Amino acid sequence: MDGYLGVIVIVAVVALLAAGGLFLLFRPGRKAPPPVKPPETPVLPEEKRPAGTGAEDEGATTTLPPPAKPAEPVVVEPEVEVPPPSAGRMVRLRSRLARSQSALGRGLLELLSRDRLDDDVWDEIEESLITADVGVAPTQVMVEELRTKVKVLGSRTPDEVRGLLREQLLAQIGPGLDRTLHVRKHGERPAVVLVVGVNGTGKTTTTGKLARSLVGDGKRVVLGAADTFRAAAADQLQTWGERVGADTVRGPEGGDPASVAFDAVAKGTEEKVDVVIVDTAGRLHTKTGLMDELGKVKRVIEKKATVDEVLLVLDATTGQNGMRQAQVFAEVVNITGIALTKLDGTAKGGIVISVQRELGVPVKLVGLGEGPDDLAPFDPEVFVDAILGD
Ligand SMILES: Nc1nc2c(ncn2[C@@H]2O[C@H](COP(=O)(O)OP(=O)(O)OP(=O)(O)O)[C@@H](O)[C@H]2O)c(=O)[nH]1
Repeated sequence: MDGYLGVIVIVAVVALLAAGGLFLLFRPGRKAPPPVKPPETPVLPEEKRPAGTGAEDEGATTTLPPPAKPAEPVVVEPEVEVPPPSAGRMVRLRSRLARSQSALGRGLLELLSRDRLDDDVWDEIEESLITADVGVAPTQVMVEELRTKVKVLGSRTPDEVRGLLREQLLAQIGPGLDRTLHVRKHGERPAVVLVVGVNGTGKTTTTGKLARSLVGDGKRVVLGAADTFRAAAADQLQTWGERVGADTVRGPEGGDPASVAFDAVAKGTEEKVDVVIVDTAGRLHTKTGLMDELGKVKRVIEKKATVDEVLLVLDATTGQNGMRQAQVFAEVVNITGIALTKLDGTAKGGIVISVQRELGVPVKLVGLGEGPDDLAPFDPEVFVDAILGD
């Protein structure tokens, strides 16, 4: 009996404990367990974040790495050259002139130094000057002046003869002519240089060399390839420009040159460069055709800017033939200066005198070689000294 009682007591105690436990577990007001925290968004290091994962992406739960992009082709920028300034170039290139022109100087000095200066000698002097393309009228003026001065002098030392000839040559070249290249900006607007001339005279190379020389003088330049007749001319010009960091505006082959010129001036104005140089086509098909073409180019440019220089490129080696072509250009457009190319390749330096006389404008630039920096502002004294030697 005692055994039964013990079991009953144990069962009652266990039941009481179980009831107490259940009460504690489900009593009213018990706090809910804390919410399970979601795992934190993995933070990518800055350089690994895909583009656009900034503040606008906050709240995103995952950040996937960007899909691998195809590798961009590497564009190699051409190296930009720093050309030398234009000042003093003719002195540097003097030896080229001396090589091509000194025969003329030596011949004249020898003739003028003779003891007896009879008519035959004067005829020879005249012939030397005409052969050197000085032109008939300037030659006659020079010979007359020399005859008078020699008479006054009587006997002549070599220095005196040299002095006389130097004075006469310089007088014919015109040391006082304004040879400044007008490339000064007009406020915000660039200066505009129009380059005209027959193809083959070195027009495109001269345009490229001029751009280099202006960049060498610290100016910013835009080129206009308005010679749309010859696609190679535009390529050539662009290459010249790229070498010195000047942009080239070009149009479709056979396109309207005036439209290219207009776009070049518009770009130059927009980019506030100093000078826009426009290379034109020089087709001498008919005079009216040329006049229409160059006239239109000029008119169109003048809607946006002023044409400050019209440079005529003339090949010094073509003599009288080149001069006739030059005259046609002078008749259709108002030329302001001459760029005389290939002066290193001819003994006929007298063309400087005759071309100025025939066209009534000064030689402003001379080409003295094929090198990129072989275009120089023309300096009459250096020229005459190169002819006469030291
Ligand atoms: N020796 C020398 N060569 C020059 C000079 N100016 C240009 N040349 C060269 O003459 C060559 C022929 O030039 P051009 O046939 O006139 O060709 P371009 O320069 O494209 O001229 P365009 O046909 O008028 O556009 C080129 O190799 C030039 O380098 C110069 O002053 N001296």
